[in-house]
Amino acid sequence: MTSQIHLLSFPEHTEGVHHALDNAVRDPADRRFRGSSMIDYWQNVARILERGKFDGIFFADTAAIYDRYKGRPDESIKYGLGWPRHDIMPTLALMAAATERLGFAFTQSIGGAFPYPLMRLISTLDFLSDGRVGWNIVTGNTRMEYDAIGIEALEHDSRYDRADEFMEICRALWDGIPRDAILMDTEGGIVADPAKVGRVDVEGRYLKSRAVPLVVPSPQGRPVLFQAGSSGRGQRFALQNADVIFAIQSTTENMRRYVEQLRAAAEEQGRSDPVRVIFGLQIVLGSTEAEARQRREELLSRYTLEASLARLSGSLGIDFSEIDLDSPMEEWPSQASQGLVKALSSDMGGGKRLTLRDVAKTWATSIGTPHVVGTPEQVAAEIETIWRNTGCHGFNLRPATIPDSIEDFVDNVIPILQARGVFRTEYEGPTFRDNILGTGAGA
Ligand SMILES: Cc1cc2nc3c(=O)[nH]c(=O)nc-3n(C[C@H](O)[C@H](O)[C@H](O)COP(=O)(O)O)c2cc1C
Repeated sequence: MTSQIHLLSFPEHTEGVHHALDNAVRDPADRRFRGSSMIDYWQNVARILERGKFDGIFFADTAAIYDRYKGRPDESIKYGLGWPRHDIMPTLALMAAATERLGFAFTQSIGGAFPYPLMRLISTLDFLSDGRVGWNIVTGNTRMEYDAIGIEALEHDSRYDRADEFMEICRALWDGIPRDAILMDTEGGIVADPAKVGRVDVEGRYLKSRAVPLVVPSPQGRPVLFQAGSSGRGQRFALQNADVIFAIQSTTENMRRYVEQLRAAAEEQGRSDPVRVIFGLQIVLGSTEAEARQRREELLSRYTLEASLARLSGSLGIDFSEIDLDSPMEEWPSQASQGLVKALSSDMGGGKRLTLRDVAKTWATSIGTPHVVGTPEQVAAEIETIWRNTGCHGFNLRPATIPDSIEDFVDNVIPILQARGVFRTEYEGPTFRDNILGTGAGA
């Protein structure tokens, strides 16, 4: 556990019936899909988060539509289940232009991608933002993602084998231009020393690259790396590559066990870097506890069973239209996310085993993250308690509605966390790495 809690905000950049909360289509104040007014909308969100000294903002992503439910995309289109979903990168650049310290973590699948062009894009964004980018590496778990680009999907573990090769090429690209290679000698007209610029030469089973890196590294050298794979193979990959591991666990006890298990695995694997885990939490605030509970009930009343099942089917790669809703959630085999299936089918506390119907509701209302509901004092106290009891690095906080829930948290919960001495009052440094890893000069 670090001496400070690290916080990311976790909104969606889709209409977002990811769950009943954060549902843009029902919220007239939401402008996520209102053309160019989106720019001002997201820049405002970024400024609010920076005012609250958040480490950063985090965006999940899936690079194609969900079509598992009933074997068709219709429900995803009808309810806006991660559809439409624009590429977040241009929006991130606009948010970076409106801020100076906030970090930007985003998900980019490597499923159908090649390292050289993808790294060119991500590293350019990192360079332009002076080192404020984080990349959540996902290996691509929806079949549609592969159908859309016309290639065969690899099976679960092979995707991680390919990902190992992908990362080897990325590292060679990031390390290929050391700082002292850039000369910028104005008198001699010399830009860089070719002897110091590395060459990439990787020939793997799945990927090859022979190249010279094109993008000068940002002040943080390489983006902060996130990973969320939680199967055995996924964890091994995460421990080899990620600076920060993102996980969803339903109870404090499950979170504690998860961190403990991951630390043991890290030791076995010989990882020297600390294991930093951030857990998803769903926040619902009110000025009294009763008001917060009522707000939660109001938000939950938006829940639609069919929408949730369709989204869950897409995320887990299982067609839930064919399964009895009152059967207990089991560890059904999943090519998409074994880790998530395991988390959702595990004990939710008190020895309770959830049915598929229960899981659909849990998913709709929080994607399996615990709800933290109450006054700012109660929410701050609970966040601190979870942090202390689990040994986690911090949290990825889901807002209920955007931007008002984010602003409410920044104005009312952050000052309490700061007064308790568990959250920064100033950024530790200029880069995302400085802040989220706590390696900045002010740390
Ligand atoms: C908390 C969490 C968040 C995830 N977010 C995404 C995401 O935004 N996009 C995506 O394609 N996959 C996402 N995944 C899927 C994982 O990256 C991974 O591909 C999937 O879980 C399969 O690996 P596993 O069986 O090792 O868990 C997420 C998984 C977890 C546990």
